[in-house]
Amino acid sequence: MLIRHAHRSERTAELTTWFPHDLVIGGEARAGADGHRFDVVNPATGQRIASVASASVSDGLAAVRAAECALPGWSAVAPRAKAEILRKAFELMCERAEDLAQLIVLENGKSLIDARGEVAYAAEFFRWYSEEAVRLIGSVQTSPSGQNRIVVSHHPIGVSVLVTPWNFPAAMATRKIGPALAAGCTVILKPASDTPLTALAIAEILRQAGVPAGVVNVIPSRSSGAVVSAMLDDPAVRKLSFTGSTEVGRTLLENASRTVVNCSMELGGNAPFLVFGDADLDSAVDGAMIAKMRNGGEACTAANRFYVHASVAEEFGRRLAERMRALRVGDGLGERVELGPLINEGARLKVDSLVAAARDAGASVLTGGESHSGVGFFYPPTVLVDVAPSSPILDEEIFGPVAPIVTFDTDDEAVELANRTEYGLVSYVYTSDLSRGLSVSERLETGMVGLNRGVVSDPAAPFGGFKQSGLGREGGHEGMLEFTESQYIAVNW
Ligand SMILES: O=CCCC(=O)O
Repeated sequence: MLIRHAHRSERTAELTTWFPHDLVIGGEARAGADGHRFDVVNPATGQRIASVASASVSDGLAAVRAAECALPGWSAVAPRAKAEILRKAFELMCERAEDLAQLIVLENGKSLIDARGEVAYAAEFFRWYSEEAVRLIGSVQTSPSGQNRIVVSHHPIGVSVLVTPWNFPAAMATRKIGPALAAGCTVILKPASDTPLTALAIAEILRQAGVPAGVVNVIPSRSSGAVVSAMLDDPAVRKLSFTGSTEVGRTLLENASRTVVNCSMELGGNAPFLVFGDADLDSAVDGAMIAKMRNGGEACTAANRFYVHASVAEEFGRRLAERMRALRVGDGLGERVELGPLINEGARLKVDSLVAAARDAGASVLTGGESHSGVGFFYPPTVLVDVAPSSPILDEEIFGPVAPIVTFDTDDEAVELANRTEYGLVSYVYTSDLSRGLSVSERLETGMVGLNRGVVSDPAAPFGGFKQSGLGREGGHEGMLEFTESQYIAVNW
């Protein structure tokens, strides 16, 4: 059921009031020590949709205490019992999928098509980690001297602080909560202040699924920096898992260094999308639309720079511009809308200034290129060609619906251009020669490669980057090991 004007406010209330709008600490909904609250706003209409409690430093520390108290009990729960709770959470998310998707659209602005995709992706993390919870497998080996055995086992790392972004308010939360709970850890989730409602809704689903009080604590806050920093200074906290910008990641790593907290960091990206002269152009354009436009371009995996062989660049640009021009832009809850607004005015100004700088340096616009004025933080789908190599749009994460195209002549040049960045999250490669595709992929300095494929995100795969795109991996078996410490016992056999 889409929200129509006549009953928009009733439907908004239905979507936003089945879970608390307060802090969730130790299984209780709390207003917060200093009573501060903040508004959550719909990016398409600018209207307030809810008011949420804002955690202070003392609330953050109370959440750490709650997680610390719950840790011995949760880590002792049998793997099968943990698995069943996570499985139940997956089922409840599936049952409420449409409500969750519309809630995401309300607070994030993305199209309902993207939001439905996100809910399915998010729920899969609970299913995957329900299956992993019973597979925390260690090892036994004979030492090289032959004199003893080396027995290795994995233990829950302990209280974990999870800091999540606004672009995937459900999936980035479940991608961290799923493996943490499967490994036996307790958590404090600090969702982005633009999108706290989805996190609170997921906490309610976890409660209904049987997660005991104190195992999952949620503290939305407008004082994120101070609250997270104080939690990291608390000796009970042993893990930080962060998804967000490289800039904020650097600050958190400095904070975490004070107590040597183990960190998993999923940071910024600047994904190159390489199209070789032998690529199937239909499939390259389909892949480009996904790699660029999934989540409206607001994804760390979004293709940021298109490097296209000179022999096919004109045709590729023409076809991509045609597809981008045809996208239906509007309120994410609108009928058949494919692209919603950006998250806020700051995001729109950033995209606008990157495009303006590229144009000033000589780029031509095939479609889009001008910011909409008026209500909602909309930016049109845009394709730029003849982008000068020095343009900031090729260095910075655009986080919006803009595709800058640059041409190349040789494979070596394509690889060199692709690797010319401090980031190393993901690359996309299109070629019909598998051997070329694999050898180019291996030369790309990124943690993930989409080879003839415009999406790499998969709960079963290790997601993460090289260079300044982060540390550690999320998803797959690796994602659960991030929430463990391994212990080795040298045994005289
Ligand atoms: O934006 C970061 C995460 C994107 C994804 O998991 O596909």
